[in-house]
Amino acid sequence: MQSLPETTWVILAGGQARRMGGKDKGLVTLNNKPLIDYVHDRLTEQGAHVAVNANRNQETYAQYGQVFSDVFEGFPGPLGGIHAAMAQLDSEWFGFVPCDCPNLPHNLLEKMYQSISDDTEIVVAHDGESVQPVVTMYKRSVFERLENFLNNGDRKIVLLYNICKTELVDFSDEHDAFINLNTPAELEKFGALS
Ligand SMILES: Nc1nc2c(ncn2[C@@H]2O[C@H](COP(=O)(O)OP(=O)(O)OP(=O)(O)O)[C@@H](O)[C@H]2O)c(=O)[nH]1
Repeated sequence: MQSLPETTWVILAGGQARRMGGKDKGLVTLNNKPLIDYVHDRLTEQGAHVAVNANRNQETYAQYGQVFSDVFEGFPGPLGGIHAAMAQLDSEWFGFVPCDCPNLPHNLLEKMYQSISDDTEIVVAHDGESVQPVVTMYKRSVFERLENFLNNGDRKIVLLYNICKTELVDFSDEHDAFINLNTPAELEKFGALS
């Protein structure tokens, strides 16, 4: 890639957080700070332009960037937020991170951007054991295939990699960076350690 791609980084906060008792996970506090603050800080320290995908509490989320909700109905999972961004925001590339992942790599953007070549359409982090499908970048050109994919009832993100030119980015040296907090117990344990 010759120059940095024009990218909007979206914090995905649109889920139902059933394992967190249905609370709005981005606004749940970790050591007295909303979870989304950790993610927002980690992105902005790397120079990211940030937007937020949320389906409730939009006024509260507005302090972190432009807020937009899903347009695909019925809570289709994280792909709903990815689809919503591409449907509503004007950007050549989109980056996505979940709101419940407070320890993201300090060099996330640099490493993701470095892996982009001319024909790349999706970039996805790999922690050495598995792909992290919600720590990812999508090129605008993927939108139509993504919409067809959702319309066909497909929800498994990794299947999208078969139809889009996808690069995996190796973060195996930063395995703990992708810890995500889904339950009150996980939140409490992580809070006590950090
Ligand atoms: N826009 C949007 N984002 C979603 C949806 N479901 C999950 N996400 C986001 O995708 C990421 C991973 O979500 P999960 O932790 O698997 O789901 P969750 O709804 O947050 O939590 P659970 O209900 O406990 O599974 C989080 O950043 C969620 O906010 C959805 O239907 N729409």
